[in-house]
Amino acid sequence: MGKAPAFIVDDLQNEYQNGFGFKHEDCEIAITIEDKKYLIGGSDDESAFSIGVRIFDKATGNWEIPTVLGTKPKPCKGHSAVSLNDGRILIIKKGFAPDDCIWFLEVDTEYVKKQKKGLGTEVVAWSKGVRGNVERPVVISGPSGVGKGTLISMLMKEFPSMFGFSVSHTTRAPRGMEKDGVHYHFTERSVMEKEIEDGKFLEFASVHGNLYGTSIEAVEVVADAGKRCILDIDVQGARSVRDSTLEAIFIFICPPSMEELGKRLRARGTEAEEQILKRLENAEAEMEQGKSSGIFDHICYNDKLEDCYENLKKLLGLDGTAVATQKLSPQGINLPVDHSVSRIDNKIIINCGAPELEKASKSLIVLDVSSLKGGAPGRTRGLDVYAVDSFSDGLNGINQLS
Ligand SMILES: Nc1nc2c(ncn2[C@@H]2O[C@H](COP(=O)(O)OP(=O)(O)O)[C@@H](O)[C@H]2O)c(=O)[nH]1
Ligand SMILES: Nc1ncnc2c1ncn2[C@@H]1O[C@H](COP(=O)(O)OP(=O)(O)O)[C@@H](O)[C@H]1O
Repeated sequence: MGKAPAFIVDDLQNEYQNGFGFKHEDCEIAITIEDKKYLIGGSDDESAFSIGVRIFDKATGNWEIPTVLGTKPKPCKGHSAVSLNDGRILIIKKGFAPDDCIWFLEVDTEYVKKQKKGLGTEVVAWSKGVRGNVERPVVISGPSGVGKGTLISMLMKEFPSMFGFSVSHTTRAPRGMEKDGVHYHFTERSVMEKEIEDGKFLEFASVHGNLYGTSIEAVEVVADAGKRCILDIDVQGARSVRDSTLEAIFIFICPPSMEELGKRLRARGTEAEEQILKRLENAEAEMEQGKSSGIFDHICYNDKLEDCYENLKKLLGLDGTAVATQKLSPQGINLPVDHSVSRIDNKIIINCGAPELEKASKSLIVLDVSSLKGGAPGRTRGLDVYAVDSFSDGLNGINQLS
């Protein structure tokens, strides 16, 4: 149980209708979900408000200061909040950049439930809302030397604007041609362990004696650029991603034989014999896991490189339709500083006009949250945003709750 926060307890008596909260600059917002009241807001200094979170448990009468996960929104001068009835609270920041005004505070999603169980504390998690969708990321696993890197390079070369590579962190030393920030983020173990502890990684694993991991940011920057993300990770990492909110397609690459795998590793000439033997030893277990764990959607044999590449392209829907399936880069959301918020089912109605302008056309922005994807600890995608003419679209009967 946390300490009671310093704010006017009277606020708690105010019921906000239908899970809505909207207040002006010097107040926190209270959102009630079942027997919990989430107080969102709070002042850090005079010019801006950090968006802190406190929870009042009505059943026990106790205050909780939750563990806050995910990347927090920057302080702002006020915000509106709407409960989405799915364990998420939508937060609309006022007076902020178009691409940084929609956030989700997850209070009871699957991810948050899992974290609560693991940490044994009350947990909430932030996730930034992003307009539009990107294609499912592609996870590629397989034993060292099977040809993952070669196949990924071929894809990136043939479809440079379609795919982006998730640059992992690793504690292993760079090989001759490898560049920091391009092939890997080469990192000190202590630094990486601290970042893992801070929740910055989607997954991590110890592989061949080194630490490897995919940061949440590594995947999200690729998606932000409107590209389909490719992850080259080991089987343990693939399992963690399977359990995460990232809806990926999982492909396991097999060698034609263990002898051939050894030949490829030795011909690559990047590892000392001791490392090669370790990789071959680990390959046995990886092959077993890859084939029988149920993690992978597809298994590809990399015997003849060209055949395997063609097969991979087919699995990814790239057999001649590549240009047609390319998606536009998701755009930011242009919301004005002054607005009020209401809701009809899965549509959040943002009234952008001053009262005297309310009759003007295009004064409403609709935020459609019916197809949200992803979420904490990464971004929440799938937001659809459009302006409507409040009269011609028959929305003039909206009940303004805030
Ligand atoms: N779990 C996890 N595995 C990774 C990550 N990055 C690379 N790996 C895996 O680590 C293993 C070793 O990679 P690397 O040192 O580049 O050697 P290579 O596979 O022989 O090219 C491979 O199985 C990679 O798929 C990561 O971010 N997470
Ligand atoms: N189908 C293949 N036949 C022969 N050699 C291959 C094939 N695929 C990849 N290679 C070679 O095998 C070596 C290991 O490939 P690489 O892509 O680095 O594997 P991984 O990333 O899985 O460790 C490289 O020298 C590469 O050129």
